[in-house]
Amino acid sequence: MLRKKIAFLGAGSMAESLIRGLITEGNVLAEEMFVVNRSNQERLQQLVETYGVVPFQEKREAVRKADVLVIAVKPSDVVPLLQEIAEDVKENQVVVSFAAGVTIKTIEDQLGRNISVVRAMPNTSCAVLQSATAVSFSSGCDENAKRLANQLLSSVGTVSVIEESLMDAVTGLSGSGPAFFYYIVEAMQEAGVMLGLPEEIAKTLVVQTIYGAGCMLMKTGLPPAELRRQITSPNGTTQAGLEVLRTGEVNEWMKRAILRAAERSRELGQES
Ligand SMILES: NC(=O)C1=CN([C@@H]2O[C@H](COP(=O)(O)OP(=O)(O)OC[C@H]3O[C@@H](n4cnc5c(N)ncnc54)[C@H](O)[C@@H]3O)[C@@H](O)[C@H]2O)C=CC1
Ligand SMILES: O=C(O)[C@@H]1CCC=N1
Repeated sequence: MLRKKIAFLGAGSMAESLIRGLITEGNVLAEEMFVVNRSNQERLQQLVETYGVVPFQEKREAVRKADVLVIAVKPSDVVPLLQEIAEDVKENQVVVSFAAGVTIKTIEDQLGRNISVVRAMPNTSCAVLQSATAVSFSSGCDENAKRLANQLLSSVGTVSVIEESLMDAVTGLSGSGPAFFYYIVEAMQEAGVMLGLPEEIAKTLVVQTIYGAGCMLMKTGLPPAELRRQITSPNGTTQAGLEVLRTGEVNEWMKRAILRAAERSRELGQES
């Protein structure tokens, strides 16, 4: 049990994913998680009823009472938010920002003191303790702050420490990544229905297939190309399907999607 108070500044999808994961894992008490949103009281109430977290109308009060501040607002809302709370942030607190593109320097410039800042890029799989998270630390980040951020985030998935210059790449790859898989899953389910399968059966088959493929990658440690080869009988069904994917340059387009997402992360940082 961490016994640290965490203020979630911004109570959207990413905050909820982490809250759900932390509650499931049981290493942070619901009553030590504070939630703050801009205006939507219904949203706060929903989080209170679902998870038992504590709503705050006055965000500066939540900030003053917390050990860890999780910045979970949209990138363009980060600077205005920090301007509102800067006076209340203390040097013994840890600021963990999830905001895509927003640099440690931007955050430090707003806080104006030697605060421990952790820039993190998780994904929504936090909710099921399976996030692939990357973190970078500010130069002034002390060892306790690093340990605390690591304990918090590693309880909901893996944590890789990276140079901040790679954070936009991570954002495109594993921050946005689940959405790219979901997009493929949607297409596969639609194909199942087109082939006459009942929707529910198509869903079960596709979800178990992607889950099984993920487990194979994890548990065998084999490269994806080798796992693919094991399925591809000469002149069989898989080969026929893969030829269509190659003709459509799906490999190339997936790379382009990730490169564009990474570029967008950089743009969001410049716009913030
Ligand atoms: N959704 C995702 O999969 C991931 C999101 N992120 C990052 O996490 C951050 C949050 O993303 P989402 O949860 O998807 O956004 P969201 O739009 O679902 O939630 C943001 C929330 O912040 C609130 N907010 C805005 N300004 C505020 C303020 N001044 N004070 C208090 N609350 C305020 C809004 O009312 C909204 O509920 C973004 O910066 C995003 O780049 C990072 C990794 C993954
Ligand atoms: O789409 C976005 O901007 C955020 C960042 C990573 C995932 N979602």
